[in-house]
Amino acid sequence: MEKIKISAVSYTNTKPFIYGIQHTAIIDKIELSLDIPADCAQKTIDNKVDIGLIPVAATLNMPYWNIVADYCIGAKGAVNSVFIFSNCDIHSIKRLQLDPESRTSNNLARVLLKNYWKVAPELITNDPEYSNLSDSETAFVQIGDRTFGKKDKYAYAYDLAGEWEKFTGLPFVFAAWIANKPVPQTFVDEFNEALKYGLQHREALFAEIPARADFDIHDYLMNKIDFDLTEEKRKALHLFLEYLKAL
Ligand SMILES: C=C(O[C@@H]1C=C(C(=O)O)C=C[C@H]1O)C(=O)O
Repeated sequence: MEKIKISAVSYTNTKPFIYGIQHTAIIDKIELSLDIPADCAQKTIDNKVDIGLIPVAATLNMPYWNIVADYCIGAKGAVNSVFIFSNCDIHSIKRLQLDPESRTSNNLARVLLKNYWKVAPELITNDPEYSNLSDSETAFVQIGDRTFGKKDKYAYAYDLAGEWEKFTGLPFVFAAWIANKPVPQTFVDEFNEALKYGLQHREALFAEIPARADFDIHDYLMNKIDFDLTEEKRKALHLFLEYLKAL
């Protein structure tokens, strides 16, 4: 059988899934690449892979997409790795630099700015000065491991999953395992088992991840990232896509 090509996120948040894939027999049926989220999305859209752990916002650019797993990168309240970092209050921001590695969180920022905070700063894509806040009215979106330890370095750090929960009362889905073509159910079942195995063995995984003084990786992977794609998260996902379409 030809191997199923999969692109997964290269950040710490995905390590439990990778552990499960690498420690179960499914590894022999998969060709796995690890990419930044924007590239996971592009590879899945361009049919370079069959399944991607892709930012959910990218589904708006896909003629066919199908969620193939019961697990995701999500959060119930604060996630601790998706922020708007700023030196001023959100209502005073004039310019917002978007994160070139993100697709969902840039759009979550846009949804919240318009509908929750009701402000309209200029949005800047691919700013050469990205993440260097040289003036007090520019802020930036940032996701993933690059945010670790930064929360206390700025006057304001808005946790976007926390803000989404304040706005809607719902959890949030950042990325889901999405196929660009029908995938055999036997593979889907085995894939789900592999992901579950990884989640169940998070304690073993921690022995492989170097600890950091400025960030609690154990708390992050046990309590902040919420991996179950529940009915409530699916509801939140569809609500988010509706807000996105209306922007
Ligand atoms: C919680 C996170 O979720 C992510 C955010 C994504 C995005 O903004 O497009 C995509 C994949 C996830 O890795 C994170 O990266 O910190």
